[in-house]
Order: sequence, then structure tokens, then C-alpha cells
Amino acid sequence: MTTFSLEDLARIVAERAAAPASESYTAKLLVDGPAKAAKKLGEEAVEAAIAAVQGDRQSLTAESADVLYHLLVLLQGANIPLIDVMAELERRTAQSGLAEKAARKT
Ligand SMILES: N=c1c2ncn([C@@H]3O[C@H](COP(=O)(O)OP(=O)(O)OP(=O)(O)O)[C@@H](O)[C@H]3O)c2ncn1[C@@H]1O[C@H](COP(=O)(O)O)[C@@H](O)[C@H]1O
Repeated sequence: MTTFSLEDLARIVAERAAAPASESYTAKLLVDGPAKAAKKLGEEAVEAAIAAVQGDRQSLTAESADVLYHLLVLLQGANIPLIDVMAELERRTAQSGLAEKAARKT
């Protein structure tokens, strides 16, 4: 059991964004520009999907961590606070995904 949260990681990412790129992978990704972080996020998402299809729980756990970390770096670079994403997710709790999909098709 851990009390470590995505908010905790987002805080670390925000702090490391200001570090020299030679000392921080986070800072290096951000200095390289949004396309670099976006590419890494895409790669990690594909690796997570492959691990899921293969039923590899250990890899899926590790790749999911990579996906979440790289998503937070991408959000940091785009100046989108994690709380905005959480607010969007909270807004969606008012409706089931299937109902939302059906509403879009009419
Ligand atoms: N959670 C992570 C995290 N997850 C993954 N990674 C890095 O993401 C990279 C994953 O890419 P790959 O597996 O493709 O490895 P790679 O081939 O070296 O990557 P590239 O050369 O293609 O960029 C690795 O270098 C990992 O070390 C992370 N780097 C940092 N963090 C967190 O960010 C904090 C600050 O890190 P720095 O910014 O490096 O100080 C750390 O203490 C962690 O809490």
C-alpha cells in the first residue's frame, strides 16, 4: 500500500522542470520540446498496450508508470495543471461512458 499520488508526482515533475537538463530527465524532455514528450508518451502507451495483450502484469504495471509519468511531463510542458484533467474526469462522472457515446451519435 502506498500513499504516493499522481499529485505528488506532478509536483516533482514541476520542480524538476526548472533543473538543468544535464541533471534531470524531466528537464531534458521539456527542453527538447513538446514533440519529444509526445513521442515518448505514444511509445510508452503502445508498450503498455502490448503488455496488456500479452497478459504480462509486471510489464503492464511498469509501462503504466511510464505512461503516467510522461503524460505529466507533457501536461507540464503545455502548462495544463493536473487538477484541470481531474476536473474534466470529475465532470464526466455525471454520465456513463455508454450514454455519452450514444448522445454523440444522435
Ligand atoms: N517517474 C519517472 C520516470 N519514469 C520513467 N522515467 C524515465 O523515462 C525514460 C523511459 O524511456 P525509455 O525506457 O525509452 O528509456 P530511454 O531509451 O533511456 O529513453 P530516451 O533516450 O528515448 O529518452 C527512462 O530514462 C526513465 O528513467 C522517469 N524519469 C523520472 N521519473 C520521476 O521524475 C523524478 C525526477 O527525475 P529527473 O527529472 O530525472 O530528476 C524521478 O525521481 C521520478 O520520480
